[in-house]
Amino acid sequence: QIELKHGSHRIGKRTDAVMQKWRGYGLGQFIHWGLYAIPGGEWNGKQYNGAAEWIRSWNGIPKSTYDSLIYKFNPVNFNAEEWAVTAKQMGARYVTITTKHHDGFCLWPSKYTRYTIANSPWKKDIMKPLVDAYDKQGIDVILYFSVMDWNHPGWRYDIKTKEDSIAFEGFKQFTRNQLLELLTLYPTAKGLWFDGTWDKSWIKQAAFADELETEMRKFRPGLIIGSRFRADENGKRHFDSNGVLMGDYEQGWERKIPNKIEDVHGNDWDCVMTVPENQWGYNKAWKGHIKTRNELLEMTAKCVSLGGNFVLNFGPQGDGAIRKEEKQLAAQIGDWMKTNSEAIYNCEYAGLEKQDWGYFTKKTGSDKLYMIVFNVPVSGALKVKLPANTSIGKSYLLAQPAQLLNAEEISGTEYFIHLKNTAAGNPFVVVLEPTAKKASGNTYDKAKT
Ligand SMILES: COc1ccc([C@H]2[C@H](O)[C@H](O)[C@H](C)N2C)cc1
Repeated sequence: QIELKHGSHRIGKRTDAVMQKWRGYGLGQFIHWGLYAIPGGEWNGKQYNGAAEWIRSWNGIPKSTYDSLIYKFNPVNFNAEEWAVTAKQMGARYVTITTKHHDGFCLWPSKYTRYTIANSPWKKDIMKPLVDAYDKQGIDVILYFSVMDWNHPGWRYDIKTKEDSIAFEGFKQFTRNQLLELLTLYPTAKGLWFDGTWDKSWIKQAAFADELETEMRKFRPGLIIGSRFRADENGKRHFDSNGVLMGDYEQGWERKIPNKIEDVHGNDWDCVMTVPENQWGYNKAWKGHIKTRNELLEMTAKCVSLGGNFVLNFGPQGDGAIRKEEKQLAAQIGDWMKTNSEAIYNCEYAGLEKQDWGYFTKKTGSDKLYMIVFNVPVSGALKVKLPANTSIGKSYLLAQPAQLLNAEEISGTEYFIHLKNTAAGNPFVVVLEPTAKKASGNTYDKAKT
C-alpha cells in the first residue's frame, strides 16, 4: 500500500442513487460534433487517413486554415429535437456530447475564449438546446470535455521551461473556469466525460486536478466523473499507484469490450464505440467495416452482461443533420430494444458460466435472468448452468411470455432450454425465473475422479 495524497478517494462502486441509475442505463449515445464535421475527413479532394475529428493534426491543412473554419460553422439543418428523438427511438438512456474537442472550439458561448459558437455565423448556444431536448426525452446528459486544447496559447504537451509553466498556469485556470462555467450553465448534466488528459503537462498536475475534481463534486453533488480525468502524484492514470480505480467508473474501454468479468475488476465502466472502425467526427467516406445492427446489439448485450454500459457514437454532419446510415442504425437498434430492452435496462452481471449461445443478464434487485441469444446451436437446446440449490421455475421467450419453454434438467444444476423453432434471424431473449431447488436426490452420483 503506497501512501498517496492524490490517488483514488474511494474503494469500490459508488452506492448513491445517481450512480445506481447510471449503472442501469445499459445503452447510451455519444455525439461528436464540431468544426471537424465541415471537412468531414477530406481536404481539397484528398482524404485524411486518421480519425476525422483529428484532421487539424494532419499536415494536409495549415493549422490557421483549419482554425478559420469557425467562420464557416452555420449548421442550418441542426435540430436538437430531432437528435434527441433519434436517441429516444434507439433506446438510449444517456448521451455524452462534445462541448469542446481537442481543437478547442466551444459549442457553448464560453466567456473565457473567443473560439466559440458565439463568434461563428451560427452565433447561438448549441449546448443549451441539446441539453434541453435530451432532458425532454428523459435522456440524461453527460458533457464530454477535452482538457487538451490546441487553440489555447497556454496549452503545452509538457512543461520544460519557466515560460511553459507560466503559460500552463494560465491554461489550468482557463480549464477550471470553463468547467465551472459548464456546470453552471447546464445544471441538469449528470457528469463529465474527460478526454485529452494523456500528455505529461496534465499528468504533472496531480494536486491541481485532484482539487479541481473535489471542487466540481462539491459544486454539483452527485456529479459523475470517470477514470480519465486525472493522474495520481506518480503519474498513474485510470488506476492509481495502488491499483485502485480513479473516479467513478472505468473509461478505458474505448472501441473495445472486456471478455470476462475479471477484466472489469469489480468497477463500473462504459464502452464507447464507433460505427466505422475509428471515426468519431463526421467522415464523408463511410469506409472500412461498418458495424451492423446485429453486431452492435451483440456488443450492447456483452457490455451489460459484464456489468457495463454500451455507448454508440454518432457524428452529425457539418450542416447539423445526422447521416442517414446512423439514423437507420438507430431505428434498427430501437426496433429490437422495443421488444427486448427489459433484458438491457437496469440489468447486471448474472454470475453464471458463459455459454456459446450468447449472454446472460440479471435484473438488478431481482432473481430474474435473461438469456440474450445470438447463436442458436444446431441442437436447438440452450445450455444453462445455475448456482447450486437453484432450479428453473419458468422459462419463456420475452417476446411470447405465454408460451412456456421446456427446461430439461440434465443434472443437478444443468439444464437444456429446448427452443420450439430454432429459425432465428434475429437475436432474441429467453427469460428464466429461477426458484429454490426442492431437496430431491440427484440421480447421477458425482464422479469420483
Ligand atoms: C491518441 O489517440 C487518440 C486520442 C484521442 C482520441 C479521442 C477521439 O478523438 C474521440 O474523441 C475519443 C473518444 N477520444 C479517445 C482518439 C485517439
